[in-house]
This record gives sequence, C-alpha cells and structure tokens, in this order.
Amino acid sequence: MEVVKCPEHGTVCFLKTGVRDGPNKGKSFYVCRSNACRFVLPTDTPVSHCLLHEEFVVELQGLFLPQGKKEWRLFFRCTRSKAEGKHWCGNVPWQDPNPKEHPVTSKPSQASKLLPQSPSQPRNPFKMLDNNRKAASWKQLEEQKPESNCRMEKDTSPDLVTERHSGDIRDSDGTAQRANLTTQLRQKKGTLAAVNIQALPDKGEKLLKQIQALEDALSALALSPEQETKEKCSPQEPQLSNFTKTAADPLHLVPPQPPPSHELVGSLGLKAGRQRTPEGSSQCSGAAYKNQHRLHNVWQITSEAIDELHRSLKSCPGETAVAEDPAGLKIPLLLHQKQALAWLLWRESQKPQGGILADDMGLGKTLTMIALILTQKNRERSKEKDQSMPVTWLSKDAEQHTAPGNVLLPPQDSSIFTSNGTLIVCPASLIHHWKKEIEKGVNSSRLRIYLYHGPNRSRQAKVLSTYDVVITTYSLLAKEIPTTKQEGEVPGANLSVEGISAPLLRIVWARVILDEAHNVKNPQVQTSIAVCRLQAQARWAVTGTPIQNNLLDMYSLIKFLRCCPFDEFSLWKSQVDNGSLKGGERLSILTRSLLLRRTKDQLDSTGKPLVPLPQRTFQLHRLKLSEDEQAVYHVFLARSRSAFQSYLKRHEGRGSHPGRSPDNPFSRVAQEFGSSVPQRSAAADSQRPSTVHVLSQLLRLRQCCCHLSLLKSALEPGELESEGVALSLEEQLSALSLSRVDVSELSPTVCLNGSCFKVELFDNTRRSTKVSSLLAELEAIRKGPGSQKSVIVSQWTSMLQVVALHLKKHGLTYATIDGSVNPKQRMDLVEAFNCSREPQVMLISLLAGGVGLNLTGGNHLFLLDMHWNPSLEDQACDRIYRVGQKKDVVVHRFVCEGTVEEKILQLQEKKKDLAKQVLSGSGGSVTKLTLADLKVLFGI
Ligand SMILES: Nc1ncnc2c1ncn2[C@@H]1O[C@H](COP(=O)(O)OP(=O)(O)OP(=O)(O)O)[C@@H](O)[C@H]1O
Repeated sequence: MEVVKCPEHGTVCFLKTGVRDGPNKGKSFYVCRSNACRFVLPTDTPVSHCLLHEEFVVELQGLFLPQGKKEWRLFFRCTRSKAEGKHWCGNVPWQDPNPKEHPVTSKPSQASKLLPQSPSQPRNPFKMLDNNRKAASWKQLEEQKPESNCRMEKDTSPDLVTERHSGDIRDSDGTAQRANLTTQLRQKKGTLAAVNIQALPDKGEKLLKQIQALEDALSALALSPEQETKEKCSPQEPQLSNFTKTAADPLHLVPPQPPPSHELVGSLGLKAGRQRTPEGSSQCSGAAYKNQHRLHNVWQITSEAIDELHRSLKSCPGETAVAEDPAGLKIPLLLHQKQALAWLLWRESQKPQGGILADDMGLGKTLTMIALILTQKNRERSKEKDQSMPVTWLSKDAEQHTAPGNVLLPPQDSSIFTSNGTLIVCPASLIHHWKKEIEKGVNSSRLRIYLYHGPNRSRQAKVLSTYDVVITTYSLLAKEIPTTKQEGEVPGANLSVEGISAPLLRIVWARVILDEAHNVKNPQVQTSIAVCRLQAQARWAVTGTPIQNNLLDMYSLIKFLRCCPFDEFSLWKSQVDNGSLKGGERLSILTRSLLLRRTKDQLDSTGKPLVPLPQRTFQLHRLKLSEDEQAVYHVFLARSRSAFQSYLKRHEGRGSHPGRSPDNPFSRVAQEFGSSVPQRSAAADSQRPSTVHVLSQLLRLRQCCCHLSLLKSALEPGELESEGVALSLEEQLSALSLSRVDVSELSPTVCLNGSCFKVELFDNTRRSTKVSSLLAELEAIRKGPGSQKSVIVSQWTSMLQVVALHLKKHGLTYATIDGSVNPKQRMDLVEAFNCSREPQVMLISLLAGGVGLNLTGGNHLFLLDMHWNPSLEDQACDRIYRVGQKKDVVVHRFVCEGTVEEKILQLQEKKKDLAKQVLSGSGGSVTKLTLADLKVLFGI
C-alpha cells in the first residue's frame, strides 16, 4: 500500500482488492474515498492475507495519518469482516517509504479507462464482476454475503469510514469488533503459550507480530478520544485504566488522536500537571485533552519500545549459538555456558546494554559472567572492541560524556572517572566466593581484582577505576550512597553526583553486575535506590530467582537496567503489570529480550539434558503431630483465629466493603482458616491486633509443627523479618509482647489460654515429631551405601540449635552456618564439608545459608519448616544440586498434616506458577492476587 492521493479530491485513496471470480480477482486498485469520484488506479500490490483472520484475504485497506503524527496507521479489512458488516479488522503502524513524494501517479481519466465502470457503482471496480459466479477457489468467499448495496461513505469524522447497508448508516460495530479481536488475540496467545516458539523456524516472530497487531488494534479502539472525553466528563465513571477496557465499553474505530503539537510537553506526558489546557476547549475538554494526550504519549512510547525490543530480537543468537572460551580462562566453559556467553555478548551490543542472567541456581553463572568480563577485556586489549557500540542507553550521567560518534569522552568533571572495569555487587557472604572463582578460573595476570570491603578499603575513585574487577557488597553500597525515598520512585535516577563522596558513584563503569540480584527486589529500599544510581555502560542482574513474590520484583530489575520507558513505575503499572493480557504479553516480550533462563531439567534440541546432573528426587514426609503437640497446636490455632478475626474487622472499616467482597484477600484468608468473615461489632473494634500480631501468631503455629520448645523464646525481630516484612520498632515490640507464653519456673505445667500442659513438652531435649522423623532419616542415611552427607535447613536458628543438640546425642558430627558466621569462616566450613570426611551434617539457616553456598559435599537436604516463599526453599535446595554434584540428590520436606503447613504447601505452588509463567515468557495470565493471598495469610 502506498500513499496515493485522488487528483480530484486530494484525499488518500483506499486500496481495494478483487475477491470475486472474474477478471479482477486478485487485482488491486486505488479508489477514491468519495463515492461520487470515479478515480480508479490499478496497482500490482499482491493479495495479502488478514493479520487477524489468516484464512481470509484483505479486500480493503486504508491509510490514516493521525493528526500531528508522523506515523501512519494502515487499517485493513478482510472478506470475513466485510461479510460480517464490519468496518475494519484492525490496524497496524505503517511507514511511508516515500514521505516527501505523494504525487498522483496517474490521471483519473486514464485510470478510469483501465477498468470498465458501471454508472451505478462508479467507484467500485469489483462491481463489474459476475455476481452469479461462485468463488470456487477461495474458501472464504463461500461465507461472504452478497454486497449488492454496499458502498463506502464518509462519516462525520474526517478519517472515519462507515458502511451503508440498504440505505442505513450503521452505528459503530465496535463491540463486535472488539470481541472479535479479543477472540483472535486469545487464540494467538493460546498458541503462543502452547508451542515452544524457539522450535519454530522464525522463532515465533510471525506469531508475535500478529499478536502485536491485534494488541495495537485493540489499543486503537480503547484510545478513542470520544470515549476518553466521555469518561472524563462523567464524575461517576471510574477513570478506567488506559488500555484494559472491558468488552462492554462503547467503541469508536478511531486511531488515537494526539492533541496539537504545541501541547506536547513533558517526557512521557505522565505529569499532567505540567500540561497546558488547550484554548477554546469545551466544558470538560481540558481534562479530557490532557488525559487523551497522556494516554496517547504513553501508548506511543510503549509501542515504540516494544517494537524496538522486537526488532532487536532478530539479531539474538540462536539457542545453539556458542561463543568461544576467552583466552586466559583456565576452566573450560560447559556448553550451556558458551551459549550463555554468546547471548551476554549480544546483549552488550543492544539497548539497553546488559540484561538478566537468570539461570537456575548452581548452573555456573559466576564463571559465565567471568567469561564475559574476560572476553570484553581481551577484545578491548586487542583493539577489537566495537567502537560503534551504541551507548545511548547509558546511565544518563554517563551520556553527558559521550561524543557524537558514541565514543566515551573523559568526563568533564575531573572527579568522575571512566573505567573499563566491572563492578560486582553481591551479598557480603559472596565477596570471597567471587574472588576465589576468578582466581580459580582465570590466569593470574589477566584480571586485576579489588575487594571494596572492610574499614581499610581504598576510597580513591581514581585508583578503583584502574581495576578490572571491583567487588563490593549491597550493604556497603547502601551505606555509602546517599539516597532519598523520592529516588525510589523516579526511574533511571538521573541524579547529580555533586557533593557525593561515594567513590563507587564517581566512576562510570564498563559494566555493573548485581549478583543475587533479587536483593534489590523492593525498588523502594535503600539498596535498590543505591544500585540504580551507579553509572555504567552495561548493567547486569544475575539471579536464579528473579521473581520471588510478584511482578514488582521484575520491575526492580527493569529499573536497574534502565530499560526505558518501563523503568517508570506508573508506566510499568499501567502498561505491563496491569493484570491484562496485553500487559502480560508486553512482559513476555521484555522477558524474552532481556532475560536468559535455563533450568536444570531443561533438555537441549537433541533431547539431552542441557546440563548433565545426577538425579534429584523430592520426598514429602507427611507427619502426624503427637496428641500433646496437637493439643498445644489447637490452643494456638484458636488464638490466632481470634486475632485474625479481630484483624479482619479492623480492616473491614477501612475499605468500602472489603470484608464482604469475595475477592477480598482477607476474606480468602479467613476461608483458608476455616472461619467465616465476621460481622462488625463494637466489641471487636476495641481489640485491634496489628498486622504483625497476626504474623506472629502464624509464626507460632508453624513453630508448633517443629518443636514446642521454640514457643518458649520470645520472637526475634529478625525471625519476623525473615517473613518478608520490615518491622517498625513499635511493631517489633508488639510482636515480642504478644508472643509471650506463660511459663512458670515453679509450676510443672505451662498454661496457655487457660489450658495446662506438662512442662517437659516444651523442653528442647524432647524429641518432637519432626525431630524424631529427621533422626530416623539420618540414621537410614548413615546405614546406607557409601558416605552420604546431609544439609539441614531451618529458618529459625533456635530450631537449628535444637537439632544440633539431638545430632550430638545421636553421635553425628555437624557444623552450623547462620548469620553469625563471618564470610571467611563460611568459606572454611564449606571447604571442610565438601572435601573432608567430617562434618557429616551441615546446619544452615534459610536466610543466611540460602545464597551462594556450594555444598555439593552433601546429597541429602532436609527442609525442616515451610516458608511461604518457595524461592527461598529452592535456593536452599540448589546448594547441593548444582554443577559439581556427583551423587544423586534427595530433598526431604516435612509437612504436619492438618496444620498451617499444608496450606503453605498449596500457596507455594501458586507462587511457583507465577514465577514459571513470567520466566517462560508466557506471562499472559499473570495474576496479582497470589502475593496478596500470601501476604495476608501471614498478616503482612
Ligand atoms: N565450567 C565449569 N566446569 C566445572 N565446574 C564449574 C563450571 N562452571 C561452574 N562450575 C562450578 O559449579 C558450581 C556452581 O557455580 P556457581 O556458584 O557459579 O553457580 P551459580 O549459578 O552462580 O549459582 P547460585 O545462583 O547459587 O549462585 C561452582 O562450584 C563452580 O565452581
């Protein structure tokens, strides 16, 4: 299709394609939009199939240039939609190949002569076909209705077309159109979810384009200015989020219309307050225009960014493409690491430079990243580094130092240094691990490493900028880099470094790597804000669990990567994390472009495991609490239920009807607990347990399942924090006082809520049901073949102490890694466990030991208690199931029947589903409810 203007009317012509049997079948003609005009111009444009209804051919196309826009939209209609009486099937962006030349390429009189014209159907070249002849070869024509009275006519809106049937102008048939588009979209997405697109010859590109076109068509419908105006004029109507209107909405087939160009101010137009009200606008048109303008900008910017990501995917190396090991690497890369290296190098040549390496834990991400550093260093050394590498998505501060040829200039500010080095940020427990892995994997002279850690660290940016690798910790970064809360809300923080003494901020790094990047999953915390302020050409997030809770986790990483415009929170929420199919699809594109993830159970194209690892099995030990334990459990259950009910009542008063809504997460949790949603009462209002109160009650229930002695100790704030919540001082105090259990030294009984229990029950020397089961398993392992070692995980150090006591009694040697063990001691303990006969058992706390530990010396892992966050458990499992493991691995989990542990198990599954959907790039049906369920279940 081209921009062909009618010489008489000056309007852009439609393109009609003959679909009926006859001489004009398959031929195309430009025709004037005006019914009365006889202009017809044949063209050799081939017949094309509909983007939405693949089986049908396009019979009408029209170009529209939205006011004030440079990008045309090509509207199209196929025979099916025509037969259904629809105006258009949809529209796609269209680029004018000859923007300056739109001559009328033929004189109307000549053109008219090319076709026999009927006086009654002056503008329709197809009317001359024999209506009685059946369409023999084109299946779709069988379904086509006769078009005897059909003609095109201008609508009141200059760019609108309506069809007149038997003399009646039909109103917009948008509802049907939307439904149709939605159905098509669902089908395509169904296909996308069902097939392995990597296996398709074009890697699903066509399918994705079709989906994009459908999305665009739906967006165009949703962004009708008339609709927006109506919404804004009616105070009753909610200001519906941009692109997720329901099928019941009134529809207008109008491409989004921007306001006049003089109003285009602000980056994304998201700051409505900065926009001017257009003069002469009608009653509520100021707000409507602003909103329309804002929506239009957001829509356009989002579409462009998605298009760009799509385009960049074309150059993405295939699954089997490999990069060679860089010179100087002592440990040969495994095949999947070579493939990852090819992908990493590709990403460093894309916008934004960098991405997310999210391979399963233990697949050797550290060595892979080291290989990237070394490869780039070698390239740079041999002057092979691609000088034309685009740096437009650099840190905005760094951009200031970029010359037109994309060459990094020395910074103007002499206190800022450009480095060819890499800054690695990791948890404190891993700094030595990184250093060791580099020393182990790279010839000594190749990379100069500096540990930016400890009180004696060098604070000279100039010196630091000369190292190839600088390793530091999240906590140090958060401490050194001043932040304000506001920065957490501003994407791609483009903040001045003036007056900041933090040396790491005074360096423009070649790359920044965040190891265990889920540490920055909350964009508002100091650490996240600090890492976003770092300046670098390439940014990498390395994590085996990029999605732990919800899509906010992903947003944090996108923000760190400065993946504009999705690093702007309001845009992320409205365009991606909005629960809509379209949002899911955008997320999917972002994921496919920016994230590489392989799992341990993944097979390669030949059906072999991607990484050869021994077998891993999971054993779920279903336990029944003893009668005594059950009795105590029930006292706590009753207590927690009543606390929870009071909590619900309190929250009922806050929303409109939150307590009664079936969708209310509180109601759902109430159901989980088997209690109905309570009615509001004055008495209940007087009892106001805090969120943390409910949380502590739940925690107590879980402790009951492990060992009753845990109930004796007051809850540590740290233990509550491990639930994923940062407590205020007030809340901490509240948690502590609420967790008090009445234990009298003098009395042989313990009284809980009026029920008395023997004091021995709470003694740590007593074998609880879980401890008994654990010891039985350990005994079986000891008696089993070969020398097998075990790792035992609990989130409570108090539980580890109880277990340690029993291990000692049982004659088993053990070591413990918890938060109190410093990084150096950790390394020594790990070394001993992996390389020596003893200890036989390693006790690790879920939070302290969950990351970075390589415990391949053990092949049994016991998860003593259940955490609501399955990622934490997965992390723990991957301590033993990783590259380097030689023995078959067994993961043991314990669940006490009829307790809260069973519910946690169910919720864990839901969470895992969310992560799977997002990471597989099929995030269409991502729901936001899962986290809410979990949060509330634990009173967060
Ligand atoms: N190519 C290789 N050859 C031999 N051993 C390797 C290779 N790559 C990695 N390893 C070893 O595999 C183990 C796991 O690697 P690494 O710690 O990098 O995994 P990871 O993916 O970073 O895990 P996590 O996400 O848990 O940090 C390490 O002991 C590492 O030395």
